[in-house]
Amino acid sequence: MASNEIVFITGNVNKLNEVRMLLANDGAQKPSFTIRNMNLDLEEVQGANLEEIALTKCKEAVQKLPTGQAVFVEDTALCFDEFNGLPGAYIKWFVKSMGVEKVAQMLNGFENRGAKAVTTVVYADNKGEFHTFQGITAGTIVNTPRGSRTFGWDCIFQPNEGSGETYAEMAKEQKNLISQRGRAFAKLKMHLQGKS
Ligand SMILES: O=c1nc[nH]c2c1ncn2[C@H]1C[C@H](O)[C@@H](COP(=O)(O)OP(=O)(O)OP(=O)(O)O)O1
Ligand SMILES: [Mg+2]
Repeated sequence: MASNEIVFITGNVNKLNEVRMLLANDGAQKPSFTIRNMNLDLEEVQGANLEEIALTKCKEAVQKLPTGQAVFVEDTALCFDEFNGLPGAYIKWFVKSMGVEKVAQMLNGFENRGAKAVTTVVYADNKGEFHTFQGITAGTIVNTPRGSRTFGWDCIFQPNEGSGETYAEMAKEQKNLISQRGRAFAKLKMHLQGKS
């Protein structure tokens, strides 16, 4: 394996596509690195804070890979302000079991439909040291889904920055500019380029 190769462990192809765009070599990038995807089922601990969940995933990834292999994982949460941060990291299971319509309806009857999307990246470098980067985007959970249904809760999350569209209605480039993932991976990219 090439030494500049970094493994991204995820089973989510939509995440992978976004991350490939976000970490794309823009020409000025030194040192250059390439991303290789692996899909391992990593434990996502319950009841933990978002940093702990991502760190646990990354520690398990390190154990499953050859010594010295740089790797990163990310965990993404959707936190409703009215519910003090829940569903948070559990959003995956809410969307999977109830569907996005009902997830949006959970806030019916409440005035505060505010939410925060949070991506937490943990990167283990080739010395086995862990680095955590987080990106947060504030928005609103809309009443009725709008836009394509391809990616998780994109169709019910309307970021505050932007022109009133849900993530699912925006062009990918536009989402990446303001998304929690865009922000988290901008920090990882800076780190990899030695600027932080
Ligand atoms: O930008 C996003 N826009 C809409 N939906 C999103 C986004 N990012 C993650 N999601 C969904 C996927 C999953 O239902 C849950 C996060 O759970 P999370 O464990 O991080 O993702 P996952 O299990 O699909 O992939 P992985 O193998 O990397 O753990 O929110
Ligand atoms: Mg997961």
